[in-house]
Amino acid sequence: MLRWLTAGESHGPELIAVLEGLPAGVPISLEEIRADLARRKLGYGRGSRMKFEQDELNLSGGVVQGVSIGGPVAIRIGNTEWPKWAEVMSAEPTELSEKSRGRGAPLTRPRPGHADLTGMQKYGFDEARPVLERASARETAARVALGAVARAFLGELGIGLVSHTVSLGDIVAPAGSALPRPEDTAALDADPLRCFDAATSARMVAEVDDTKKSGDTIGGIVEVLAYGLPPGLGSYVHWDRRLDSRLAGALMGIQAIKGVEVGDGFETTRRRGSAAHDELHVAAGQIARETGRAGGIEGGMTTGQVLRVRAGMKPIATVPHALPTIDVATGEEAKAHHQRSDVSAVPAAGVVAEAMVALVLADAVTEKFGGDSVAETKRNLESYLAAIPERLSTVIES
Ligand SMILES: Cc1cc2nc3c(=O)[nH]c(=O)nc-3n(C[C@H](O)[C@H](O)[C@H](O)COP(=O)(O)O)c2cc1C
Ligand SMILES: C=C(O[C@@H]1CC(C(=O)O)=C[C@@H](OP(=O)(O)O)[C@H]1O)C(=O)O
Repeated sequence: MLRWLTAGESHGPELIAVLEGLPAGVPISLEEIRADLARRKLGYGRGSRMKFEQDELNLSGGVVQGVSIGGPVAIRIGNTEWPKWAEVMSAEPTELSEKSRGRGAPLTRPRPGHADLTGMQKYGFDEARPVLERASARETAARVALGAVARAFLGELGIGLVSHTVSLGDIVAPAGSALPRPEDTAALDADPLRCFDAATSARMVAEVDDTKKSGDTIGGIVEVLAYGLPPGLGSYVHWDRRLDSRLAGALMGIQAIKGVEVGDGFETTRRRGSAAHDELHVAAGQIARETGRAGGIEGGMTTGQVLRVRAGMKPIATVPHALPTIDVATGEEAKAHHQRSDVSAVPAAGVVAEAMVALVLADAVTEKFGGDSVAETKRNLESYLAAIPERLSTVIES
């Protein structure tokens, strides 16, 4: 079993992440974690903070000489903005000096669509600062760092992941487009929208420009694919052991994600059964399928096909052309507070979704195959696959 936790605020000193249950012997490269953190900052439409935020990475537990040793992996990511916020966000009671008073002014005009108002009600605050500090998706940097570690573990077992943007607003990559593979990641990261179809990407860039010009924000859909998964991760025997349920929970747990689809998802509901499933054939003496409509999951378990899940992100709540709200200090109608924000963070959401899928898959792998060292996990995986009788053996799509 893998467990993970994150802590820290958007303008606090640092984010903290802990991953417990990772077997020993996984090669962990700080450079690779840094590269993933840099990928999360990418994307046309992100706000000014992504230009100067440094994501200062420290690995302070669980890894020695580039290899995991079986203990909890502890990660710290420094927030570049901290010096400016040190008084306002101080853990100790601190009198605000003149220079911090503006920054520390109470935020009493909650943004519709963000956690501001309900957070104030729930936690007993009379302004939104303590709410937005933790609700902010700054926290996703910590998850991406954990996801990089999970991906290194999966990589040792021949499992690879990739994510891409499939739509922005109503601009959608053509149906039936080629699916990217893990080795396409660098090319995807070089695209302003992390979209695999160049013509669609160009239209998305224009859409971001138009949205920005009109003082608005925009959402979209990202897709994560995983290759090389053995059949049988997850289970049908209980709702909370289903892999689709665990993936959906992890993806819905990303800030601003409002919908998740597995495989063809809602499109499947519009088909007849004869055109909705992935028929079984024999190819080269093994059971194979010609379609991947189910997204590589049946009965809450991986089938050995490519795993394909999608997450839909709503438009950013901090709309520059600020939305009507109430000033909770006066009870008067007002405009929501706005300093700066992303116009769209859909490409970044893809990188975060990839990290969450990596963590869920790594957890499912440790659950099924165990192992205190990655060599042991690998042996257990190989002996499981070898024990599947030939007449039941399926192709693993890697
Ligand atoms: C990568 C990423 C970046 C985000 N950037 C912003 C932003 O700049 N401004 C904003 O208002 N919301 C942003 N959000 C969304 C908010 O964090 C989210 O709407 C808020 O926490 C409320 O949660 P909910 O939308 O799930 O209800 C971002 C989300 C993600 C995943
Ligand atoms: C800091 C990040 O994203 C932030 C997520 C976010 C929100 O409300 O979710 C609001 C913005 O924060 P700020 O107002 O400080 O610029 C984003 O920049 C990040 O992704 O690293």
